[in-house]
Amino acid sequence: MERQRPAGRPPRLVSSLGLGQRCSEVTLDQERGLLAWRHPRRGGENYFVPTSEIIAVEESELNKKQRNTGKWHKLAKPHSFTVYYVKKARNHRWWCRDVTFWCVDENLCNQWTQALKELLEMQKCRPKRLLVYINPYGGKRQGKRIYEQKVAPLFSLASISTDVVITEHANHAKDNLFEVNINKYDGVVCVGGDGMFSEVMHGLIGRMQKDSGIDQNNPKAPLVQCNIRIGIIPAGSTDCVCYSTVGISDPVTSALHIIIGDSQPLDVSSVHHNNTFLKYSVSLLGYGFYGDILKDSEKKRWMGPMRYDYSGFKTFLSHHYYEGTISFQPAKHTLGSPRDKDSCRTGCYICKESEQQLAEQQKKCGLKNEEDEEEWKVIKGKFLAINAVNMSCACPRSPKGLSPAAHLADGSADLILVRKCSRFDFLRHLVRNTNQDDQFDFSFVDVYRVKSFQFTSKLSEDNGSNVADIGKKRFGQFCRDHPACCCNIADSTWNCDGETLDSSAIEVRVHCQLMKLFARGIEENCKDEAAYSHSSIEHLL
Ligand SMILES: Nc1ncnc2c1ncn2[C@@H]1O[C@H](COP(=O)(O)OP(=O)(O)OP(=O)(O)O)[C@@H](O)[C@H]1O
Repeated sequence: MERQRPAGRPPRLVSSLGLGQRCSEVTLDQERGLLAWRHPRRGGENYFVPTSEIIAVEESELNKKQRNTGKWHKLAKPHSFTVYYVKKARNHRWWCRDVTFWCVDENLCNQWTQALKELLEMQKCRPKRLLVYINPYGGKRQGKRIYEQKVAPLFSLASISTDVVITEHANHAKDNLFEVNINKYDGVVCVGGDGMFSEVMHGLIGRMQKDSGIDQNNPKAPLVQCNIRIGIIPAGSTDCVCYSTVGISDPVTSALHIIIGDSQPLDVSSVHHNNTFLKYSVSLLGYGFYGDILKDSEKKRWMGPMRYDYSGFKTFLSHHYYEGTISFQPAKHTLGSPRDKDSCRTGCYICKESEQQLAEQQKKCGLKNEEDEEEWKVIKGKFLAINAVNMSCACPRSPKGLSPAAHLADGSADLILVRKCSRFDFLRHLVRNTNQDDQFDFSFVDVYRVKSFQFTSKLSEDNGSNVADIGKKRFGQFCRDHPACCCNIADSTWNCDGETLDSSAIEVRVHCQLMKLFARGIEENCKDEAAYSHSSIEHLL
């Protein structure tokens, strides 16, 4: 974040200002970008706020009560200003808090507001104009209310102007993004769930490729990075992308990340079939278990968010496995591994290093197109689930996610293969996705970090033949003779970030840091922050 000192301004502003009915020493260290004060009550507790986390500064009116009490009432009319700032609470939740300082000297008051406003002006990463899409039917149909009551007032406080589109049908936002004058905006915000985010992402990435003349149907085309950031205001039944990139699904927290102009690059996987573009994915590509849940739950949309529990239970009981071949290229450029104990956190060095490594590798390979000649591993088998995740896929039910050590921006996906096993063992694996135990520590689970992969089901391998006939011929008799057999003569469906894909044979490639979000990844826990705050303030005062 840019933090240059305004020309001619002192590096430190230290004044004794009124806070409530008492006096507090307030310091603005412009070089370090830190506002600090000591609370006159609460045991003289120190407060500090990085100027990058100040939302707004306003000249303010003191209320009568404040003016008529304490020693200040004897003095001339006091002048005051209010600072709105980010207050970090537990579990990655952010609040907007404010503090009002006052003094009798009008010049001093002006000096403070001017200095703070100039510092805010210099935060060039902050958006000034946003395009907002609201899905009024997402989740519990609260998108519009959430935006109007919780988000719009914060945007207006931060002087952000908005153009708001309330979507009228599916793909409204996506189609609109191909038409609007996108250069007018510093970012696009979607209010809804993962489906709505996916729609906006497809619109933006698609628009970028179209404007640059890139053919999305070519699976090997180097895609153009999308520099317009997307902000997610969670208001859906599943808000996994928001949870995995911010650490919480909370509209106010997300709005504050947008206002202060956070930026988090994100890997995106492109999915193709026979040189035809199908979809992009940023979270989960799941075949077998998660594909079957989605397919079943789509028929029960009337049940609302509960449909996922119902279909999950039903799919678990059906215990279907699918035969197929998966081939993949290991991601050798990244330093991490899916079995690492450390997770991807704000400013992750593995993501930074991996991006550099990948860029160097691509430079070296250059036009030789050596990527194709790189090693491919091939695995044939019977799978209950094949999951490829570009991020941890954490959510409130699975706080560490399907792959806890997956990185947001290292140019790789974690490929998790759950082979045929008993129902009981599969249940043990699923339960470990929700607790602290290692979900990969089973003989029937393999996990690989990959940069591309392909999958063909046993049925679709038999090209040109009638798939249903082959299925019947190959498995029908056996299944009739053995009713307990759970092999499925039909294909499963791919679940691509909550949407079904039309083809089971797919080709997937990870594009490193193809897009950016208004987020900063998940921060280290608050205990560490508190310690940091304390030492910083001691140093400063
Ligand atoms: N006005 C609209 N009417 C109908 N569908 C819409 C509308 N606007 C957006 N959509 C579609 O609704 C889908 C689901 O939206 P969203 O992700 O916001 O809600 P959700 O309840 O979390 O979704 P899901 O039901 O997939 O879990 C998106 O794929 C989006 O394309």
